[in-house]
Amino acid sequence: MNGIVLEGRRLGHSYGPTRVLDDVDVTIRAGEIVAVMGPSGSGKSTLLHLLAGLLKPDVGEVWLAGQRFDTLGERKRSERRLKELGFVFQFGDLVPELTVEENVELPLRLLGTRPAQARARAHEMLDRLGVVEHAAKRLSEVSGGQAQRAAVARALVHTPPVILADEPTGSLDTTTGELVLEAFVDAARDQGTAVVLVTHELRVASWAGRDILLRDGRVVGGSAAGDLTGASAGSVSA
Ligand SMILES: Nc1ncnc2c1ncn2[C@@H]1O[C@H](COP(=O)(O)OP(=O)(O)OP(=O)(O)O)[C@@H](O)[C@H]1O
Repeated sequence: MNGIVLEGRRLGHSYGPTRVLDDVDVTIRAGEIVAVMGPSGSGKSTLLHLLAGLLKPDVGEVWLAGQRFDTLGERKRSERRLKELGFVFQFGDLVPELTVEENVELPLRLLGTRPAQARARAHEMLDRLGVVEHAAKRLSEVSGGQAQRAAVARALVHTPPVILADEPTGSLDTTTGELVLEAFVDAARDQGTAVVLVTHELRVASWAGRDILLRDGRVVGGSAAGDLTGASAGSVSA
């Protein structure tokens, strides 16, 4: 349960001449929730995109489930991304032409789940996140916060071993934000899902077992490792 599922080793990345990440090491284990914190522009989203295989590091390596990930070709990387990762990105990558439920069931359909089963599972997740009554609406007909919860439902629907979430509660009030955080905690505890969560908010980070603090593209601190599958589970939901 507590093996390493995702690792960034000595990661470095530049946009043009500007170095935005430098010598960053991260190790993510099954069943833990890790908050990535730091000032605006410190490289949090870039780190998440590197770990997701959506950006290639200029320097360093990404390992997913014990296998090198960043050097795979686009097709292999997409396949592994679909099966092994769930995403919630800041600038939602849901498909606007599809309904909420079609968006949420998409990973399952791509993985070959039968339509009725995929729909039932999508509704289960939408219900958990308090948006099932909007399931049949097009994405363009729901609010930003409702779309964000649909994105969280889609990230969790196929129970991937790792979730990468960039400000997943950014458009939500405290109560709906807690529905999202509770869904992550449940996935970590019940399925051993690892959740890497970028956030500005201490209140949100307090749900994580530990945090990684970035400043100017470097890791400058972080709390001691914790994990939500063990004795610490009760203390993080306070
Ligand atoms: N596509 C890009 N091209 C050029 N520069 C970029 C690009 N994306 C990000 N940057 C720059 O890289 C730096 C790190 O950006 P990043 O989005 O990773 O920071 P962040 O910590 O997630 O910020 P925020 O909290 O504001 O979302 C910033 O200075 C940003 O302006």
